[in-house]
Formats: sequence, C-alpha cells, structure tokens
Amino acid sequence: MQDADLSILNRVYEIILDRKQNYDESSYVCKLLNHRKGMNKILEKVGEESIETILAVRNEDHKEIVSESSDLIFHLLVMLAANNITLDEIAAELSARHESMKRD
Ligand SMILES: N=c1c2ncn([C@@H]3O[C@H](COP(=O)(O)OP(=O)(O)OP(=O)(O)O)[C@@H](O)[C@H]3O)c2ncn1[C@@H]1O[C@H](COP(=O)(O)O)[C@@H](O)[C@H]1O
Repeated sequence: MQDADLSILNRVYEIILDRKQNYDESSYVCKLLNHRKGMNKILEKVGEESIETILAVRNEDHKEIVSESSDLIFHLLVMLAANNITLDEIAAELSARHESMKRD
C-alpha cells in the first residue's frame, strides 16, 4: 500500500465533486447523490455510520473503530460536497478556532 496521509481527504473529496458532474452508473457516490430520497439518503448514511462508530467504540474494537470512522468521514465528505461546502472552509473554521483558543 502507498504511504497514507490526510491528503487522501482532498483526493476523495475531488472524486466526489467529479461524480457530481459526471454520472456513472457503477458509482456508489453517484447512487447516493442521485438517490430518490435526495439529501435524506445521505443524512441517513451519516446517521447510520455515526451510530456504528459509537457502537465500535463501546465494544472497544480498535479495527472496527478505524473502519466505521472511515465510513463516517467518507459519508461526511459526500454530505459536504452535496451542500457545496469545501474542505477549505472546514480547514479555515478549525484554523480560526485554533488561533482564538490557543493558550501558549
Ligand atoms: N471511501 C469510499 C467508501 N467507503 C465506503 N464506501 C461504500 O459505502 C457503502 C455503504 O456502506 P454500508 O456498509 O452501509 O453498505 P450498504 O449496506 O450497502 O449501504 P446502503 O447504501 O445499502 O445503505 C458501501 O457500498 C461501500 O462500498 C465507499 N465508497 C467510495 N469511497 C471513495 O469514493 C470514491 C468514489 O467511489 P465510486 O463513486 O463508487 O466510484 C472511491 O474511489 C473511494 O475513494
């Protein structure tokens, strides 16, 4: 496996944006973005993956926590892209909070 770092978040987000523009029948992201339930389907998945993450933590199952957290973050990326919210906006918000809350 190639070295993994957080730039994967940007790479996956870019693919999701591409899926918004170019429909592909075999794409899971396209299925979510074009689901008959609309945004509700994406929100359902975010809720479901949140609960599965909580259960994995409750069960103290390290592997499951990593897996379910990844599902949750992926579906959050889909939710953000579907609402035209960029990762730069999230980074700016976290950065501003960090600046205003730091103590040293
Ligand atoms: N990271 C992911 C990723 N993580 C999870 N999943 C899919 O998320 C789905 C939901 O997981 P579940 O366990 O809830 O499966 P399910 O019971 O079939 O869910 P339902 O949709 O039926 O509710 C599964 O089908 C997984 O394959 C993902 N699908 C795509 N990606 C990324 O998105 C990119 C684009 O994907 P495609 O649009 O499919 O090409 C990929 O290259 C990946 O980088």
